[in-house]
Amino acid sequence: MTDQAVTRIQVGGTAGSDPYEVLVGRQLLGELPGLIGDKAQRVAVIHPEALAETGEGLRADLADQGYEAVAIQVPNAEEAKTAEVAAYCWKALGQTGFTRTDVVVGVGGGATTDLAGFVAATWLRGVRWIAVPTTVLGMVDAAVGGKTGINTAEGKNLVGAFHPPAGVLCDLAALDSLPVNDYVSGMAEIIKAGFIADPVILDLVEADPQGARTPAGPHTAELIVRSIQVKADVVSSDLKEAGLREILNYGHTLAHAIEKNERYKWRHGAAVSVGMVFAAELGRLAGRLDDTTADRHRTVLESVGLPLTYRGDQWPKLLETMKVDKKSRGNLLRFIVLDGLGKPTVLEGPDPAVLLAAYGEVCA
Ligand SMILES: NC(=O)c1ccc[n+]([C@@H]2O[C@H](COP(=O)([O-])OP(=O)(O)OC[C@H]3O[C@@H](n4cnc5c(N)ncnc54)[C@H](O)[C@@H]3O)[C@@H](O)[C@H]2O)c1
Ligand SMILES: O=C(O)C(=O)C[C@@H](O)[C@H](O)[C@H](O)COP(=O)(O)O
Ligand SMILES: [Zn+2]
Repeated sequence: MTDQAVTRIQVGGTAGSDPYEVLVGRQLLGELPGLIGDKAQRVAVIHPEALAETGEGLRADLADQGYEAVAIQVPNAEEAKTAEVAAYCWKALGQTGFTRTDVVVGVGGGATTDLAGFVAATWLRGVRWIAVPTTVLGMVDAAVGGKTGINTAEGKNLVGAFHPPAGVLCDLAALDSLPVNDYVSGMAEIIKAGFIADPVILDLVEADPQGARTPAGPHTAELIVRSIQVKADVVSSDLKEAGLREILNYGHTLAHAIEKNERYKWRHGAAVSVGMVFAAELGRLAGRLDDTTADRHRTVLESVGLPLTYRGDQWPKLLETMKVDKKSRGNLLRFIVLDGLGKPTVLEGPDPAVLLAAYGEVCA
């Protein structure tokens, strides 16, 4: 992709949701006023501490263009996904006199866009919002598809709303300042997209695992665009997770339990990496997944530096947390597993002994 090239991926437009575009390229902020539209008078730019300059710069640009623009700074990472921080944002919107025609812009990683989208979903029962993801994970997953939310003491993303953005601007230049561990965390969701739907992604990562750890890698733009396309295809046909969308949760049942257990100090992608190895083992033990594909999880995830194991003594606590996973139905635990490469399916109510055996395969 040249600096001028912009890839546009359409999302939604079916199943009753408004269509929107995800743009991938460079210097995309000129697109923002068009997305904000001419009905808005006020714009709130929600950004994390790490992007204080970016957030303030954006606010100043929007003010120059005639909007009453406010910047709302929130904590970095998961510390922003709390009821207290959401309430702080609501207060700022209230004090700005934010109305139903005004617009929220979320600039940052997945934690920031999850929060910003949630604030937009709940303010006056829903105002327009635009996502400007600045991490790999935000671009390929969090900013696309309209799942917004915050955590509670009981678990990850337990409060939220489906509220799709009006547009998503993925400026690849933002990735240059991203710490390597946050960059690699996003690779877990890219690899997830490879296993559930687009194996070319896995081939590209395997062809140059070191390159896959950096924005300067030879396949960066293609990996990002392919992963967004996977997500766009799924959420366009099942926005509210009535069925198909559950495949995007591959590896997440255990991952969210690990994140909670670690008080959200583990990166989401690191937990998803362990969660996918667990899901692969579950698929193998359930007689669904072939050895080659199951083993490939470990090799490809490890090749980019993602973890494969977790603490062996934590199973009872993790199992308890997994019971409130959003895929659970009553007392029935449900997992996404693979029937083969690119063939995700649901495994309902696995035998507890099989679950424990699968966990045994990811114990440190
Ligand atoms: N809504 C969804 O569909 C969805 C999908 C996947 C993940 N998520 C959520 O996304 C979150 C993880 O997102 P993430 O991996 O982007 O992490 P993050 O948002 O926590 O960002 C990681 C860190 O990088 C900082 N940062 C962001 N952009 C930067 C940049 N360009 N340069 C320097 N620092 C930067 C952040 O302030 C933070 O400290 C989790 O809460 C996860 O649950 C949501
Ligand atoms: O978009 C989805 O659907 C996903 O499941 C994508 C996941 O990568 C993401 O982490 C999502 O936030 C998890 O959602 P949850 O419903 O399990 O909280
Ligand atoms: Zn995820």
